Amino acid sequence: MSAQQIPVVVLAGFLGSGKTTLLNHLLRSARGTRIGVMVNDFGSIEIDAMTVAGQVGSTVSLGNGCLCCAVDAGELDTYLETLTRPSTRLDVIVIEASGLAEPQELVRMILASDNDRIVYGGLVQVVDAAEFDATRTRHPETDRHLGIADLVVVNKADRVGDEELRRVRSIVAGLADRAAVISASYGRIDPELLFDHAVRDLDARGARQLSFEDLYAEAYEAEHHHDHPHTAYDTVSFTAGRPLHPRRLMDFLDSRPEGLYRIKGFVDFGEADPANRYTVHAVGRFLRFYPQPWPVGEPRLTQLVLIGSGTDGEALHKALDACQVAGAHDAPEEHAMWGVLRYVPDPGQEATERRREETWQGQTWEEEPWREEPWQEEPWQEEPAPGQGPESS
Ligand SMILES: Nc1nc2c(ncn2[C@@H]2O[C@H](COP(=O)(O)OP(=O)(O)OP(=O)(O)O)[C@@H](O)[C@H]2O)c(=O)[nH]1
Repeated sequence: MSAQQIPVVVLAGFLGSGKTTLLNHLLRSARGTRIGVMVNDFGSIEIDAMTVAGQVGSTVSLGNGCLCCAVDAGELDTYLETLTRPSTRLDVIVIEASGLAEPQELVRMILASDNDRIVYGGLVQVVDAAEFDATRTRHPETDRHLGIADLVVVNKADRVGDEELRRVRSIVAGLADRAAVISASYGRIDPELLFDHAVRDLDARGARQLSFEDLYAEAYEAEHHHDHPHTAYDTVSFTAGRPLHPRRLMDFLDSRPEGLYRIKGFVDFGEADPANRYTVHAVGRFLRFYPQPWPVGEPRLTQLVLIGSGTDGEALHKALDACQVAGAHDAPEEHAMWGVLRYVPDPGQEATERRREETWQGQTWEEEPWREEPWQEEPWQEEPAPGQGPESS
């Protein structure tokens, strides 16, 4: 690889496995490495692009839909062209694939790129340790994706016990062929694993990048686009200019249909908490809200993307519409936020888990002035309702 070539790493993994979290970790701990990012969202509101920390201006969002379908190789080259201009001085480019993308399509497109300033840097597959069995059952293609990975991150280690983590890791190691398998919480992996020596070290140990034979063998699949996992999914994008009523939104979330697998976005609760914008993440039964002060100048909107299978988009829209506050007469009652606050993670607990993970990985940790966790400086945070944990059921 020539000194000028920029490795392009593909970051893939099923919906909600923690790709954006890992990407944010990489960006925050880059320490001098200049990382270019492409985010490929699924849903017309580009939530992932909006949640990638501090990258406005250097993020190229690929817009609606799955990259492998929505963007052909020519278009990918255009984006790569932008990111590889000498003025950007990037050391590495990471493409976060939509949770529903076929990773080998992306890899193929990178390998076929005309851009001689880039070199394929490997496929990182993120796995949700807590949802591993359920994901494999619903999506048998998971096994195939693991088989072509260069590095597998078994994420959300904090959500499973040691024994379960060992079990998942051992299954993953069996499926992942020669890839390195590591576990992590909140995607906190050593960035060295992905950039520079790490990619080369993995190669030396035999970790695999797709060969042209692999690509040829997969050509058949490429012609059968209907096999892509996202074809079985419906995406609903919802935007509301009026605030959402916290109690009605919680009723909606508590009774969300089985097939509604993923919800992500931002919620405006208006007068119920005028200071904060709530990032919401639901993955299966898992639900979290992360309040943060509204960015200056940001329009007060609720923007959600809902991804599910067999869900009724119109009904979801209607149900969310009904969550909007109708006017002054409909103002949320005094304790209306309690239901939401049950799902705001306990800052102490999450911070401890993250630190434990970093110690375990032998990493040192320094507080950085720009590192603002969502829960900092929140005067509104009251005691959680008695006996209520943050886990949804
Ligand atoms: N407990 C726990 N939660 C995590 C961890 N990593 C990520 N999460 C949470 O899982 C949810 C989904 O994380 P994301 O990083 O948005 O997942 P993603 O793979 O980018 O999701 P999609 O964009 O839908 O494919 C968020 O609420 C994260 O805070 C982890 O290691 N442990």
